Amino acid sequence: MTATKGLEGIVATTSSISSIIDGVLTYRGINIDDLAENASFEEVAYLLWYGKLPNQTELGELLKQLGEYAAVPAGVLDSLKLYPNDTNSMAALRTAVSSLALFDGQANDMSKEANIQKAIKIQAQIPTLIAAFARIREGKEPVAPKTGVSIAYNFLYMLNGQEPDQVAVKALDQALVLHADHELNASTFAARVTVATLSDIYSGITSAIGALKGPLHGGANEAVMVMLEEIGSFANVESYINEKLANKEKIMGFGHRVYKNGDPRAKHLQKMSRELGKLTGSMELYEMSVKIEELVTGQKGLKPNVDFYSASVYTTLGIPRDLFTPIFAISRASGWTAHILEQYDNNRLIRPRAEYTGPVDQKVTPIAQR
Ligand SMILES: CC(=O)SCCNC(=O)CCNC(=O)[C@H](O)C(C)(C)COP(=O)(O)OP(=O)(O)OC[C@H]1O[C@@H](n2cnc3c(N)ncnc32)[C@H](O)[C@@H]1OP(=O)(O)O
Ligand SMILES: O=C([O-])CC(=O)C(=O)O
Repeated sequence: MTATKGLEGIVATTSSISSIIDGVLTYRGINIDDLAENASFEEVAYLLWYGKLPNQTELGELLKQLGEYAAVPAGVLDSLKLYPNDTNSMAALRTAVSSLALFDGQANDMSKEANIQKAIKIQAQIPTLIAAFARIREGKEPVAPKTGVSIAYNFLYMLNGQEPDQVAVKALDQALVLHADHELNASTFAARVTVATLSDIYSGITSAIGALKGPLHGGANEAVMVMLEEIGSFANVESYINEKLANKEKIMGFGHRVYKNGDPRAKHLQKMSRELGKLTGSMELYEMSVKIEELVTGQKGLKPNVDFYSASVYTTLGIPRDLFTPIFAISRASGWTAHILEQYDNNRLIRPRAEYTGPVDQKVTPIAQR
C-alpha cells in the first residue's frame, strides 16, 4: 500500500455536477464562461441542485422559497450576540450554521424532499448569518432580509442597511456564479465524507466551512488582500514579490492543484476588477494585482486562481477583508448541498486506507520504566 500525498490525481467518486476537463470548467455540462455572462446565481444554484436550468416559473418559485427561508431563527441570531467581538468570521459562520440545525425540526429527516428543502434553507440563511455577524460585532442591529430580491442584492442590503448599487449587485452575482461549484475540491470532499456516514446535511456543511476556511483553499482570497495591504502601493510590488519568491514563500492566489495552465474563472474576476476600478476611479489595487501576476507568472510559471482578483473586486465593492471567505461560502453552499444530495442518492461510506510508517513490534513498557 503506497500513499499518494494529498490524494493528488486520485479519482475518489463519480459526479455529474461539475467537471474540469482539459482546463475547462462546466456546471452540468455548461461552460463557466457561458454561465458567467448569461445566468444569475439563483439559476446556477437551481442548475446544480436539479440538473437543468430553471424556466421562469421554476426560478420564480425558487426565489420565493429563498426569500421565505432567509430569516434565521431568533435563537441563532441571539447566539451571534454572544460571540466575542474579535471572533474569526469563518469560525463564526461555522458555529452559526451548525447551530441552525438545532432550530430546524427537519434537521434529522433524511427523506429526499426534506434534504432538498434544507439545501435551499441553508443557501438562504448563510448570507443572513454573515451580514448579521458583521453588523453585530460593530454594535449595530441586524437588518432583516427582503423577499423577492436576489441573494447578491439581499446580502449587500443586509450588510450595509441600505439599497445596494446595481453595479455592485451585478458584480457580486457574477462572483457567486463563478464560485458555485468546483468538482472535488477540499471543502466539497469534506462535506461528502461527512454525509457518507449518513450524518445530516448541517454536519456536512459545517465540515465544509471548516475546510474552506484554510488559506490553501477559500481563505486565500483574504490572504491575497493581506498581501496587497502589506505591499501598500504599486511602487513596492516588485521588491516585495521578488523577496517572497527568493525566500521560497508562497504567493497567495496563485497555483492550483488541478489547473496548471490557468484557472478559467480568474479572467472574469480580473475583468471585473478592472471595470470596478475604472468606475470608482481607483485603479491601484487592479494595477498592483496585474503587476504581481506578471512577476509570479514570469518567474514561477504560476497563474492566478479564482481567489486572486476576488480580493480587489470585493475591496472595491467596500466589503471588509474578513468577509471574503464567508462570501465564497455563500456561493459554494450551492455546490456543497448539490454534492451532498448526490452523495445521499448513491451512498457508500468513504473510508480510504493509510500507509503505515510508524514503528513495528513495540511492547508496553511498564509505566515506572518509561
Ligand atoms: C479556491 C481555491 O482553493 S484555489 C487555491 C487557493 N490557494 C492559494 O491560492 C494558496 C497558494 N497556492 C498554493 O498553496 C498551491 O498552489 C495549492 C495549495 C493551491 C495547490 O498546490 P499543490 O498542487 O498541492 O502544489 P504544492 O503546494 O505541492 O506546490 C508545488 C510547487 O509549486 C510551488 N507553489 C505552488 N503554489 C505556489 C504559490 N502560490 N506561490 C509560490 N510557489 C507555489 C510550491 O512551493 C511547490 O514548489 P517546490 O516543488 O519547489 O516545493
Ligand atoms: O478545486 C480546488 O481544489 C480549489 C478551487 O479552485 C475551488 O474550490 O474552487
